[in-house]
Amino acid sequence: MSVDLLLRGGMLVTPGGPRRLDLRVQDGQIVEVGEELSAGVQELDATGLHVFPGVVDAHVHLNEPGRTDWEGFETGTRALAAGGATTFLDMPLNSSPPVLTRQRLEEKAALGLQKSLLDFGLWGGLTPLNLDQLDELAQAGVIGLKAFMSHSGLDEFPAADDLTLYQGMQTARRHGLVVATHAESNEFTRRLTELARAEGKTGVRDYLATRPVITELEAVQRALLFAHETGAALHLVHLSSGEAVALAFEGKQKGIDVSIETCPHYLHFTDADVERLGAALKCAPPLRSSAVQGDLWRELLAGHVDVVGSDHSPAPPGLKTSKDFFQLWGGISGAQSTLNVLLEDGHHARRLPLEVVAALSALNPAQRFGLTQKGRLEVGADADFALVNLHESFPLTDLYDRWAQNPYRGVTFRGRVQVTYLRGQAVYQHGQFAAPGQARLLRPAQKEST
Ligand SMILES: NC(=O)NC(NC(N)=O)C(=O)[O-]
Ligand SMILES: [Zn+2]
Ligand SMILES: [Zn+2]
Repeated sequence: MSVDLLLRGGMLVTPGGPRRLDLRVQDGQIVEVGEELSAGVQELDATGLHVFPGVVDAHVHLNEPGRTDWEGFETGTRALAAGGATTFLDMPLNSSPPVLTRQRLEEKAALGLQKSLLDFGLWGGLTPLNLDQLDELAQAGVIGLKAFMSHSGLDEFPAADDLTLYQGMQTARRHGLVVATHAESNEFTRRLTELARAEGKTGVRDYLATRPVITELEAVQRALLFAHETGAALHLVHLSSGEAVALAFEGKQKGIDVSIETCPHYLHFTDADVERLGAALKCAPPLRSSAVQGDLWRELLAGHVDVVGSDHSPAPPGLKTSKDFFQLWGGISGAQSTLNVLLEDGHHARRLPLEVVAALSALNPAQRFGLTQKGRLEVGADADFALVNLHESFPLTDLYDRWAQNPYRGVTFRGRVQVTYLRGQAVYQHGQFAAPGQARLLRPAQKEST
């Protein structure tokens, strides 16, 4: 138990902007925020540093149990903590069997409580296989329900056809749960892939051409329609194009309950980087041209994006090695670098205000998923924060995720995370980690069901 820790002299990143404020922590919670607070039993000098709310990463794949060799709670949460994260929401795949029932949820939760360094929530799957399990999953405390609108890559987690998605949204709505969609059209991606394979195509550009922006737009439009009709809350994960964000934002303005996520890789890398780096940057939806990336940045800077989640999804080298780009497993290792990308490419390069960095990485996801204790540096909230030296420039070389392959390796960023605190305890400090065993399982705060 932490007793009375005083964080002194830091620049707190508050919703109104950075302010020089001290912060007092008792028993893991923030109990006082103000100027020149009286001494604490322990003091932590944050002079010259920025204090960000701990990152709440709404989109990670830690794959435990079943594919822990791809990525697991131990290494995955080290990477997250080193990047300033204190909370994450884990996807129902690629753990195996995937989280489609209460039992699978409970098994994964038990493993996480044992091995995770950080607090976490668990997504449950929404597939044609488990429509009859959704009520139980909701009661068991899933953070939301996740559906794929195209093939997930795993037959054990089939894509949601239209009726499945529609009915899943009706159930989610009854429980006040958010439905997240991987929005790419199954029709488009499957047919374009079949055609490319029939012609013997194997290259990077060939793969990129099988998932053009229209495939994302079509699926986003359909997901918005279903959310509109059912009244369900929709979370569009990993939107890769400015056009898709604009379409979703239009829906939001019409009253659809939708939140919009993009990922650091769409903001930092382009299709040219996929040609340069290969397997490390294969993902779906794929990386886009610099023109499309420019549109995405414009949408983000206009305030149309709610959440930046890492979609951290590594795989072992054997699955990431092939001359045929189509054969490679998709997924990018990015658990550690969300804040780095938002600070370098957003704040330093494009004047994205620091409070917007904090909103995209912490406050907005916490609010969207009912994590009332998370995402803000205010009295009553959990004392989850990262101390960042905003102007320190460094090549990202000390990476803590499962595999060496990481597209951010060696990239120079400004804004180094020095320490990360979870509920008043240091979980990461200058390359050192606390022992796991303190993590909590988070459930969404109950909303009114109507
Ligand atoms: N099975 C996965 O890990 N999928 C993920 N992979 C990507 N994005 O390439 C995802 O979020 O769709
Ligand atoms: Zn996805
Ligand atoms: Zn994902």
